[in-house]
This record gives sequence, structure tokens and C-alpha cells, in this order.
Amino acid sequence: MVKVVEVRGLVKVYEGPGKRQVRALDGIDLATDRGECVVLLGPPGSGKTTLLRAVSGLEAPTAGEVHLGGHLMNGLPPRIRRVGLVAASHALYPHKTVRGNIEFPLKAERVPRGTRERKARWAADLLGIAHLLDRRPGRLSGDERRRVALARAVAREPAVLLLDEPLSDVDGRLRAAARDELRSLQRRLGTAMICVTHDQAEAMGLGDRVAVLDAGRFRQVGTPQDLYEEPVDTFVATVIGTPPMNLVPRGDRLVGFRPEHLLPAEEVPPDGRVTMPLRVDRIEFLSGDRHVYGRVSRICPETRVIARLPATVTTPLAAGEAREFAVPADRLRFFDAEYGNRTAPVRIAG
Ligand SMILES: Nc1ncnc2c1ncn2[C@@H]1O[C@H](COP(=O)(O)OP(=O)(O)OP(=O)(O)O)[C@@H](O)[C@H]1O
Repeated sequence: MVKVVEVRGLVKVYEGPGKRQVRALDGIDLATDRGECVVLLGPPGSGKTTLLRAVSGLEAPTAGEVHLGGHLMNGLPPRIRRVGLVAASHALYPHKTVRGNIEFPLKAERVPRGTRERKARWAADLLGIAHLLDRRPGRLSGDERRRVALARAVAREPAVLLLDEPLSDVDGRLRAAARDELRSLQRRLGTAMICVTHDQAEAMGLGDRVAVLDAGRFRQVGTPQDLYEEPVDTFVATVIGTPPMNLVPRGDRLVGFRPEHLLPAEEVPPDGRVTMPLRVDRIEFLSGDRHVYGRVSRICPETRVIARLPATVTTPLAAGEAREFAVPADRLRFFDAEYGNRTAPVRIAG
């Protein structure tokens, strides 16, 4: 099947300060289907924005190919690509009205006035901002500006929406609802979507697949569940999940386990578990869970870890106390201590 977006071997080299070369993208392959949302997750400077800009045509790749709907796009300008890019800044024209902003790209494509007006109205209705069409961006709230930027991208009826940090300015408590709204908008439009974020919770909530980017390369691309349960290296293991995966040293390996899999020993069936003493340093109560900060030993030199106990686990615990904890053996993940990549499991007694 033809992919909505297909990127092959994409490389982007910038000339940095002092003629130093920066490989912002270093061999990226990615394909998205219709209706799919792929989230690019990575630390600042990992190349997320550069990848969006390369797909949109704002940035010419140094090497590699960008295909849209099966057609090679290299060298073609943004306005003839069926993409709707929303920059993190929203990039609204302050002197134009909301209507003027939404119609602007259509004007650049020489869409006749009547069609332009109809499309702008349709997009504004879709985003719930029809009542704001005559206002200027300076008089809008952050949320309204975000909707205008989205309406402007949507009005072009793109095959793919490219969104840079789409929810970064949405208040924490409203994020989940905003995510849901974004996905239902996408479903109604039937477009593909590529979003950029540095927030793992947002990536996991929004994406059908998440692509973890580091220094211009993908570490792993997979479903949120894949990434969470089967991280390919310690980078992905610690980027995904809050609190992150615990990693304790054991010989030439690092042994990883998620905080919710480290429980008081009596909570873990004795068959196939690995036990370890945990000395409690501090306990936090968060949304009904207890986050226990402490140090484990025996399976490793004393190492700091976090255990996350759901409300259903009522074992009394206090700072300063030591207690036997356990992890089901099939929840342990093993990594090479030097390079951080995943290795085969190692048997740990008890
Ligand atoms: N126009 C440019 N000229 C030179 N270097 C650039 C340019 N644009 C980006 N870079 C460099 O390319 C690398 C990737 O930048 P990019 O903005 O794509 O990262 P990012 O993951 O989107 O980061 P952030 O989360 O901070 O937006 C960084 O090292 C950045 O400094």
C-alpha cells in the first residue's frame, strides 16, 4: 500500500558555529499510513523539528528522499506538498485577522476567493473558532491561537498534519482532553499525523507509534506498549515511563525493572521471582499510589531505585525500614553495561 509519508535515508547536515558540522538527521527511515499518528519523541536538539521541516519542504535534506503519497518530493516547495505544518510558535500573522491567517496559504496557492472563504469557514467550524474569524491573534487566548494555527493547516486539506509541540502550551490538567480532541479531529479528517514532543507522557498518550530520536537517529520506533515493555536500549528504557525504569548493575550487565514491578515480596508469586532487600529512604503519595524511594542490594551493589505500589498494596512501610521486595523474573530486562543495548536474559537466583 502507498504510504502517506515515506522518508528514506534522510540526512541533514547544518553548518554550526565555527564551521562545525551538525548532523541534525543521520539516516532516518519512516513511513506513515492514513489515519495513523506517529509521535517523534526526543531530547532538545535531537532533530525532531528538522525532520518535520524536511517533510514539509521548508528544509532541503542533505541526502535521502521524502515521498508523499508515493511521489518523490525532493526539490518541490512546501506550497505544492499536501502537508499542514503547525510550528511550535504557531507563527500567526499579528496584523491579519483569524480569517486572513487561515486563508493565507490558500491565497498563496491561488485558490479562488469563494473556495478560500468556504474552506476557511469549514476549518474554523471544525476547530470551534467560527466566532473569532474577525479578531486579530493579539486578542486571542493561547488555546484559541493554537486552534487558529490548526485551522490554517487543516484548511489546505493536507494528507498529513505535521505538528510541532502541539500541546506544549496547554495547561497540564487539560492536556488529556486536548489530546483526545486532536485525535478525534484527525479521525474526522482521515489524515496521517506526525507530531513532535519532548514529553514522554504526551507521546505515549497521542501516538499509535512513537519514534524515539536521539542525535539525529531513531533508537526505536514502535507502539507505546512495545516501547514500554520491550525497550531496545537503556536510552529508551529511561526516556519512557514516569518514574523511569530502574537500572541496577550486575557484572557486565544492567538489570532493568519498572517501578510498578518492584513490590513487597509477599505481593509477588514465589514461582519465578527475584527477591532483594529494599531499604526505604522516603515515600511519596501520588494519585493513590505510593512511590517508595530506596536502595536495593544482594542482586547488585547497593543501588537507588523507585518502587510504585498501587493503593491495593497495603504493606506498612516507613522511612529507615528494610524489607524484602521482589520482581517477577519475566519482568526483568537486561542491558549491556557498557553500551546500553538489550541483551539476552541472565538467570538470577531467588
Ligand atoms: N538552521 C540551523 N542551523 C544550524 N544548526 C541547526 C539549524 N537548525 C537546527 N540546527 C541544529 O540541528 C540539531 C537538531 O535541531 P532540531 O531543532 O531539529 O532539534 P529538536 O529535537 O527539534 O530540538 P528542540 O526540542 O529543542 O526543538 C541541533 O543541534 C540544532 O542546533
